[in-house]
Amino acid sequence: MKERVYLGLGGNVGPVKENLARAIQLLDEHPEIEVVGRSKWYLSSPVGKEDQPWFINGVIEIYTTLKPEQLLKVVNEIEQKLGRQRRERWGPRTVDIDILLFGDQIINTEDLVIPHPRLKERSFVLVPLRELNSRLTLPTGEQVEELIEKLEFSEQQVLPINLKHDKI
Ligand SMILES: Nc1ncnc2c1ncn2[C@@H]1O[C@H](COP(=O)(O)OP(=O)(O)OP(=O)(O)O)[C@@H](O)[C@H]1O
Ligand SMILES: Nc1nc2c(c(=O)[nH]1)N=C(CO)CN2
Repeated sequence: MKERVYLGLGGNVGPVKENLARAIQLLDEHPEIEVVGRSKWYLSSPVGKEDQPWFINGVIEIYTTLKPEQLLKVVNEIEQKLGRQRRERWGPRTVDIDILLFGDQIINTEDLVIPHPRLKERSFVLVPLRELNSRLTLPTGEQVEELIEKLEFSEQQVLPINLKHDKI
């Protein structure tokens, strides 16, 4: 069965935009993955561990016939290929790819939690998700729009990158 999946992409080390673009290309080249939508890139203030550079984040929408665990393996392989080393939790990274939503599935295994466990508190994920689908509802019934409103007073900054003036 073909499922609609949202993936969160981010990075703050090295040539980030080139690496993120390459990650999308590698995903799209996979025979069981079709990239059908992508958000703008956003500059976002670091969450979790604040003494590190700002991130570039975005979300893509794919169709896939892979099972969730198979997709996780593909995603991890692409991260490795693009030079991600083991590093501290929430610290700097070359390319991070998170499985945010996998159709309407709710998964809670040791290796995989979907919806992504920190999705609801991360503006850098919710804002590009809303850009792709402003009426998006999580399998738990919460609307992305409402979740963004709840974060209104958080310190997180998420700024769309203007491609015309963009020197990043
Ligand atoms: N929905 C998910 N998407 C991606 N990885 C997940 C997911 N749920 C659980 N994981 C597990 O998380 C592990 C890696 O986490 P990772 O090192 O990317 O965490 P992190 O990027 O430091 O933090 P965060 O998960 O908050 O972005 C993966 O090997 C995978 O088994
Ligand atoms: N703004 C922002 N902050 C983060 C990010 C990220 O992608 N963007 N990823 C992290 C890894 O878990 C930790 N903090």
